[in-house]
Amino acid sequence: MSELFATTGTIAAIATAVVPQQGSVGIVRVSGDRAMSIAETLFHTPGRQVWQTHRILYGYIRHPQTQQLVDEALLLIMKAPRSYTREDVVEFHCHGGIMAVQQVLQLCLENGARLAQPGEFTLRAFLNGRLDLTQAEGIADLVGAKSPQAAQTALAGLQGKLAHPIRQLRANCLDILAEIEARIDFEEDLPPLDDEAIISEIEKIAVEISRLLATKDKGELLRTGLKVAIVGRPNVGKSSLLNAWSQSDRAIVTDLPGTTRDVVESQLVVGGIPVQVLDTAGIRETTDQVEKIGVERSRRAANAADLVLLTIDASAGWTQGDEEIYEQVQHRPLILVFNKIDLVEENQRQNLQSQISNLKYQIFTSAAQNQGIDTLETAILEIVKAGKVQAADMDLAINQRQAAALTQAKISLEQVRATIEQQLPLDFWTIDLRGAIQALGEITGEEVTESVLDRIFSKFCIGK
Ligand SMILES: Nc1nc2c(c(=O)[nH]1)N(C=O)[C@@H](CNc1ccc(C(=O)N[C@@H](CCC(=O)O)C(=O)O)cc1)CN2
Ligand SMILES: Nc1nc2c(ncn2[C@@H]2O[C@H](COP(=O)(O)OP(=O)(O)OP(=O)(O)O)[C@@H](O)[C@H]2O)c(=O)[nH]1
Ligand SMILES: [Mg+2]
Repeated sequence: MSELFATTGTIAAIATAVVPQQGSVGIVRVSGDRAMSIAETLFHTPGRQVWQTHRILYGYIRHPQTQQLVDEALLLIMKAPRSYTREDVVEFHCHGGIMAVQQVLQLCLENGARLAQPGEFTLRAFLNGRLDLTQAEGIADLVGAKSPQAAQTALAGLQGKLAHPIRQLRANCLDILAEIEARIDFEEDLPPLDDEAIISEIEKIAVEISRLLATKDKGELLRTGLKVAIVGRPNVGKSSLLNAWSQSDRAIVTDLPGTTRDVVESQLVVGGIPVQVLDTAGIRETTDQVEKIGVERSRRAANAADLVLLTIDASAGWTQGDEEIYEQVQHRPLILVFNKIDLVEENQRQNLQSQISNLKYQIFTSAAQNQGIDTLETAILEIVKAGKVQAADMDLAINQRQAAALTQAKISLEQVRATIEQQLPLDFWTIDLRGAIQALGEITGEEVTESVLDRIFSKFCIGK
């Protein structure tokens, strides 16, 4: 293991959020050989209480030298191996805010623990066999989930719904390998290999791998979500649209063109997909210093977004200004949003839409009257589904790392098949088969390098 992940020693960290004023309870978690002795040094129970595993004790945390009171708290004891890390774990459940937990953490560090690295508790859970890598990744996804559906998918990973099929596929490959190797070692005593049967087994495995690979786009969409930028001329109602959509008054709305100067963000969920919506400054030629910078930021937001909502004032019709912005964003995934439709007669709407007849997604909204938001969401889902989410009807979804390894496994299996068909010696069959076994083992962590572990666990937050 690397320096970063020295697996010995007792580690401590604040396990709850450390945002000031947030959370009514704060937890300091300690794992390792010295966890119990640290608890005994710092924690004092009034009256007789039993220091037993999976018990909560009530008491006081005191400075061991001065006996100064630090907090009134609860202590949770989980003795090895019945804990998250499979080591001795104690948790101080303190009053929330940051002062109590920071002082208690400091006392733990002064009395035998060192500060945990990000993800180090979960790394220990992995190294001690409590979790495999897909489950550890599921935990990181769960903590970072921005929609209930994303959380559900993460939980599926945490429950081993991905680990299970991967292990099965690897076991199948190992069976085939054993058959081949037996023929290499004891050729004369065994009936000859059934090439056809082996090829068909390999094909079955490859089909299952493809099925798992098909969940990658859905996984990406759930994990990272979509970034949607609302752009358009000043005063067309971009900020009003953001407010109507997020049912808030997040962005300032006035009847003055040039109201929004900076990019305003709002986090929404559309059809289970986390969507970050960016309201931007109206794009126009301007000599105003501040507005100029805002307009530049709008352009950048449009280029960085997965999807652009080009908003048009329907009551003003398609103007030269709209045309110029359209030219800048037309290469991006795009929806035209004709806003202020409440100001337009029914029979005028067709004319609006026909201005850019080759664009499929053109919708009408009235941000002022809260109309058309559902049509907008339907269009967004259609666009991302058409391009991305396949009909993979499972609640599990793989990530990029897992997809890369599955793809490698599939390539290796295709090579095995080619080798068999070319009637090459048995030794050649096993080389590529071992490649597939290695790739599948990397997914769950049965075969894994230190750099992969570093990459996975350094993405966790401290205390996880
Ligand atoms: N206070 C607190 N809440 C928490 C956690 C925690 O560590 N502390 N968790 C962590 O992030 C999650 C819960 N996960 C956990 C998973 C396993 C064990 C555990 O002790 N498992 C033992 C004992 C099981 C048993 O008694 O049957 C084991 O599996 O051997 C604890 C928490 C979410 N909530
Ligand atoms: N009638 C009507 N008025 C609207 C609608 N949407 C916005 N408005 C009005 O249009 C004006 C401009 O709205 P904003 O949301 O500030 O427009 P914006 O596109 O964000 O403007 P900038 O930030 O200056 O680029 C305000 O007076 C809104 O009340 C709508 O759907 N119908
Ligand atoms: Mg605005």
